[in-house]
Amino acid sequence: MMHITFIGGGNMATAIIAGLTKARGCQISVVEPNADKRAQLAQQFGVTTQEQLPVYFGSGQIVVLAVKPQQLREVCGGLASRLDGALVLSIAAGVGVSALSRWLDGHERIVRIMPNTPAMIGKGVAGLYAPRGVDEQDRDAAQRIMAAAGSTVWLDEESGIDDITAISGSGPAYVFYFIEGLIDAARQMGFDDATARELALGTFEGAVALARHSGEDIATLRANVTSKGGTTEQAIASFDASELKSAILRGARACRARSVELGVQLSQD
Ligand SMILES: NC(=O)C1=CN([C@@H]2O[C@H](COP(=O)(O)OP(=O)(O)OC[C@H]3O[C@@H](n4cnc5c(N)ncnc54)[C@H](O)[C@@H]3O)[C@@H](O)[C@H]2O)C=CC1
Ligand SMILES: O=C(O)[C@@H]1CCC=N1
Repeated sequence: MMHITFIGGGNMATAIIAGLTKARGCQISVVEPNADKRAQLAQQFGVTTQEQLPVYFGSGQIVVLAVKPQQLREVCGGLASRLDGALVLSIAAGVGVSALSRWLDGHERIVRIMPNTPAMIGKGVAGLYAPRGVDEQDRDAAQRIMAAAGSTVWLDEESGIDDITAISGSGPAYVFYFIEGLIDAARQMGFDDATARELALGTFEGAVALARHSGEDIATLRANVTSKGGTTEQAIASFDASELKSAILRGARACRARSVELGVQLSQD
């Protein structure tokens, strides 16, 4: 039985808990100052909730740091004396193992995880990184927790967490942004809101499922829609004229840069 305590019961913790409650063999509690969120989590997932940190975490327990990066230092300060060697998993963007370890009074059983919100429905993608000193058993525990919520990728270098944040961590927002654009376009064509939403979501679902199912190169799938002298060609030419692909690359780079910057800013003494 894994005893897992989430510190922070916000959006991302909720998504991981939703995935985890479908897996067996976990006892989950959540430390969350907001009473409404505590009530919601208890009601939705049947987890134990607490307003304050428990007095003590034994070495058989797992603590997931799921507060905003800006709150981490204070939370670690309160946690340090209560950790009796428990495994700590941090899902926070930017903040590195060395800062976490320092804030936790030299604690070394730390794994960093960059999840994403589709974990909520078991379709998450998570990147994981553990420093060399973390043993197989702890890596396996982190792996099992995230595998309950989707797929996982282990990163050899800690900087890989910044990379994966820019792709899959923040990525769902990029996809929702494109969907919003397609819905707006559908509304402009005169479709009502519900139909516009259905057309956009159905198109995304169908396209992703087709890509998965066919295993074809994505460029080939796009070419299959794009008849010479036809309609799609005009849309793609317009996207190219707007340099949409390089805009996506610039966006991902800006995201990564912010992850690095957060780490530097927040770990300064
Ligand atoms: N939202 C996302 O898609 C992703 C978020 N993350 C990371 O997850 C972490 C949490 O992000 P979100 O869930 O989006 O934020 P959120 O604001 O929804 O959740 C943070 C929660 O922490 C609670 N909190 C504040 N102070 C606390 C304290 N002292 N002790 C316990 N709980 C406290 C807040 O009441 C709030 O419910 C961040 O570090 C973020 O970088 C990582 C990957 C994806
Ligand atoms: O926007 C953020 O800072 C968090 C980290 C990855 C996704 N959301």
